[in-house]
Amino acid sequence: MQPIGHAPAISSSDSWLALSIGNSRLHWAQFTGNDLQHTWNTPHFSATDAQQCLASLTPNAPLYIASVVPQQSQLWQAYPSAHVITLEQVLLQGLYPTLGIDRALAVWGAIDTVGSPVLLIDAGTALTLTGAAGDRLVGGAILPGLRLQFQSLNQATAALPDMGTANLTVQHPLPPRWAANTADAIASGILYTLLAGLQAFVDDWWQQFPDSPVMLRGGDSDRLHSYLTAYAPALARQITIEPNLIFWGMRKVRGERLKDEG
Ligand SMILES: Nc1ncnc2c1ncn2[C@@H]1O[C@H](COP(=O)(O)OP(=O)(O)O)[C@@H](O)[C@H]1O
Ligand SMILES: CC(C)(COP(=O)(O)O)[C@@H](O)C(=O)NCCC(=O)O
Ligand SMILES: [K+]
Repeated sequence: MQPIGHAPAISSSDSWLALSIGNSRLHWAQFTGNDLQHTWNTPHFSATDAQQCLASLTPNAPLYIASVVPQQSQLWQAYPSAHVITLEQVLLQGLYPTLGIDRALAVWGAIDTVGSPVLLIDAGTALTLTGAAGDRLVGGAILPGLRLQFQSLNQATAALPDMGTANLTVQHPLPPRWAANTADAIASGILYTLLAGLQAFVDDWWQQFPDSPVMLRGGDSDRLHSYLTAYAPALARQITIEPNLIFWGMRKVRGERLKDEG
């Protein structure tokens, strides 16, 4: 087991850790003050592994946690300097109570990076769109993520294979739309529908907010961006990949908290 991934020893008194808990895995970052030093991902932890990990952390180094998986966050809350981020700490208007904290933080981080309005596409376990204008959430959408779409066909049918997404390479990013074998037919159905859907969402966003930046994050960002480049190159050029948006949101939460503490 990797203890806590590749976390370097925390030396500075201004060091802190950010942990974003997604449905597929854990996303970690180490900061010194406002400077991001290092990021890495790990699988979800068992209770025993998490305890071992916590014991290895420098005492009192703050651990900021943003989680959409309650069972996993419970494991890390045992750490005395854990600080679990809630929606109240995201200073945006119009957040609804069940909104995912990952979406709220990432869109807040996106505003911090490119301003507002902004549309965020998060290509993770679930694929989400989250739009904000001014300091207000406009709204968004949730659909199964890329890997989940392939997995669900395999799980709910007798004859469809588990293709994962590994065999969909960047060199040959899109299958023929009118496919003549099962693997291509699945890839065609999922990819052309997803790409057309994303294009429709972004076009609608631009009707409301012309020239708004569009940001992309999540484990499938690179793959999705390469598909988009093949499908709609002009659109792809206007979408910026920024893997660290949740961490920028967490950094803002920490900043506000330090301000409050004076
Ligand atoms: N090592 C990996 N483990 C899990 N998913 C991965 C990995 N590398 C890429 N992915 C892709 O990332 C997606 C999950 O995105 P990610 O942002 O890591 O998830 P979450 O934040 O929801 O836990 C999956 O659809 C999968 O295709
Ligand atoms: C939509 C999500 C499952 C995405 O999770 P992820 O893919 O990042 O693991 C998560 O943001 C969530 O549980 N949201 C709650 C519902 C909502 O945002 O409206
Ligand atoms: K997501």
